Amino acid sequence: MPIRAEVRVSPGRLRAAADPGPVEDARKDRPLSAPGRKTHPRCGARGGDLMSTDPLLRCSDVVVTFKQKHSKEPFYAVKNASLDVGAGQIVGLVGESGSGKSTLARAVVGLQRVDSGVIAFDAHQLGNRRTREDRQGIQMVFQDPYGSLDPRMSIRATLAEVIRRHTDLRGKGIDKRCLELMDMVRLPGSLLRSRPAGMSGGQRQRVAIARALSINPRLLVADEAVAALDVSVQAGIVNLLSDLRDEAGLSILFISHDLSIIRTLCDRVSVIYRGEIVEERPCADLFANPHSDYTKALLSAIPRLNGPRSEGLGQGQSLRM
Ligand SMILES: Nc1ncnc2c1ncn2[C@@H]1O[C@H](COP(=O)(O)OP(=O)(O)OP(=O)(O)O)[C@@H](O)[C@H]1O
Repeated sequence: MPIRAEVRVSPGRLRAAADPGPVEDARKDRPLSAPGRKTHPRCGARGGDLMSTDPLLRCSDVVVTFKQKHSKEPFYAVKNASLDVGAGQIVGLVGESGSGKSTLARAVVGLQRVDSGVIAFDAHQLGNRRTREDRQGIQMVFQDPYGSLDPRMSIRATLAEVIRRHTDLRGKGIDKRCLELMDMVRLPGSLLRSRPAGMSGGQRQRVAIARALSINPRLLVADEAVAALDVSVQAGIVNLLSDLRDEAGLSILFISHDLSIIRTLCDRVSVIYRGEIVEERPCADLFANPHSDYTKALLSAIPRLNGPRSEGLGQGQSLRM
């Protein structure tokens, strides 16, 4: 019998997860390392196995700087950031706007040069210049499903282009793979003939996920992948990501400044502030008992469902809720 994600997120649940008041694990009904959990065919990982000691992704003391126009000093966008993602884990990276989330995410997938530190995938250190094999293991999904798909290409052509470039599949093999991918992201095969303009935002994001999955990555980096979608559509994508972890053993680094989604979806969470990881804990622990002052401020900025809105973070600091 196929093992399905047991947490079904409704839009209401996403909103409810935003309320830090009665602290409980929003994911408590999900068996993180149940013995019967499906084992991933390629990596052998069990979905969400928190006992894994050898992380799939390890970032150690990663530093990324940018030149500044008006200063000789570099700007440290990411400062000695360390973060692990275990096989089959979903790890959240949360922080306010400008805290360095996307820069670290881009460094992980090789789109951003790293000044120093180590990024290792499957115990293999990745350099600033990535091989094709390196790139295949980690794929990224971006915030904007409108901008990330070519409007001139049909969905089949979009998927086929990547499949052809990265695999030996041709002709009917590509057709079959396209249908498999549409099935994985819960879209009807008939949409393969459509172009992005004829699709909803949620459908487009599912296509972007299908494209990322088309070369069998083991780690998906989702950078604000649901931020542009409305709440009901967000819930569908959150459920899909959860299912992909459970069914395909996919590991996910989920970047967001939406704490309600992080709380609903993630096993662990890293909090980043001004380029530094200030706290890294199992998700339920962090929400129940935040350690760093910044995390406390972040959590207190969450609007409560039945109470007055907290004063939250200072001016210029924002969280999307
Ligand atoms: N190419 C660049 N050149 C110069 N500065 C940059 C560059 N990319 C990012 N930065 C700066 O690095 C800091 C971190 O940016 P980053 O996009 O990683 O933040 P973020 O946490 O992802 O923010 P948001 O949630 O708004 O996307 C910001 O101050 C940003 O202005």
